[in-house]
Amino acid sequence: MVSPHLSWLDDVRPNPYADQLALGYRRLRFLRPLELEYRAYMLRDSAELKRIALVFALIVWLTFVVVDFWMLAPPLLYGVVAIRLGVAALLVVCGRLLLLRRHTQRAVLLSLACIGCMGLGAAAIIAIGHGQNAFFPYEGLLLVCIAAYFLVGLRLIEALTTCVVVVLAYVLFESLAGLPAAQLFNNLVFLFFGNLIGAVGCYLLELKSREHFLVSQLMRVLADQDSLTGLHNRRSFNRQLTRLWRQAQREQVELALLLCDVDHFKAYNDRYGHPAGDVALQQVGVVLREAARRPLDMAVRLGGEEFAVLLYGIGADEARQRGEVLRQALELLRIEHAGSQTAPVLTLSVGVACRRPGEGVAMTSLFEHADRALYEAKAFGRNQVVT
Ligand SMILES: Nc1nc2c(ncn2[C@@H]2O[C@H](COP(=O)(O)OP(=O)(O)OP(=O)(O)O)[C@@H](O)[C@H]2O)c(=O)[nH]1
Repeated sequence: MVSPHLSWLDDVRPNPYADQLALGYRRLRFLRPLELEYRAYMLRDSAELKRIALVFALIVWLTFVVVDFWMLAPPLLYGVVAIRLGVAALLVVCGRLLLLRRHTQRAVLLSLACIGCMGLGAAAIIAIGHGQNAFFPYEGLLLVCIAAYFLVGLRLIEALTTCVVVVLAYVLFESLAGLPAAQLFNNLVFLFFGNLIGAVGCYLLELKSREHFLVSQLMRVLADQDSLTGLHNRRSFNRQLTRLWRQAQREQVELALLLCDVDHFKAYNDRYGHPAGDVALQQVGVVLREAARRPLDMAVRLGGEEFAVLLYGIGADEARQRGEVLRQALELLRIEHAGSQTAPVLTLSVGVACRRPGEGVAMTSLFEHADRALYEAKAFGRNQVVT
């Protein structure tokens, strides 16, 4: 059941983001296509964070050399410093790869490699250190775990798996180095609760991150959508038109615009009521969506009973035919309109314009021409297509 504070989602469903918000995601997993989208979004979103975290981790990691020199003596000290420098070198290599954009897809793998190596390196250093100095701090291991949970933008499952591997490696190294069982147990209790706090914090963070993803994507969709018909709205149309105009100019193809206006719609509202008018507009929306099925086409509700279809890479003749198909499709729905002076059913007037973007052809001319053609379609008696 949807909780009361999420009941507003019913107004915008079906929509994959709203559906998932209503369904919940406490197990930190979305339905399949959305899960992949979230991971791709997180990769982009945390790329900068990962780079900053890596530099920070490198600085902290190298600062601990001071502790090594302070608490250990040769020859063990040399082994410890060698491990520290080896891990630092790996962090530098991963950092270089993370800076290259083409490795963005491998960012999670690179982060896991960095955190894993730091954890294993720290576990080995602590075990070696305890061989010489029983007070050598093991808490550094917890710092690595905290970095895994909070610093590099890993998902809980990734951070948790890494930390479990690191702690198990620590137990193995300390056992091999002969740390007394009581001291190892004592350290493990502290590491366990430290990791528990980290894991719970990471869970809550991921929960919030997922909520933020769903809400922000939903807002983006709603901002571009007409709430009655689900078609693109005018804002989305303006943005897309500018983008497609440039693309058509680059690819040297034509753009066609079909401006559509429902005939005598005021009379329809007056006769059948506003709610019935809304349903009729939704039916017009379905017809228009069918007309704009290719990826670069778009069906728009400009406002009121005014619609538009933008068709990419289509010439004047085909655009006119598509307008005619559209007009007939609405007529064939046979939505009764007894108040119309044009036909006994709801009809559409369509103005068509076609332009090849280029030198001396302004984008506004496409709209102006279609608007003039629509005006003529209305003036010539409605329910027709004019080019
Ligand atoms: N039901 C409903 N009606 C709307 C909506 N938006 C605009 N309208 C109505 O659409 C009607 C448009 O009327 P007009 O602009 O006079 O155009 P028309 O009656 O279709 O006449 P022609 O376009 O000249 O054929 C107005 O009555 C508006 O109230 C809406 O969202 N729902």
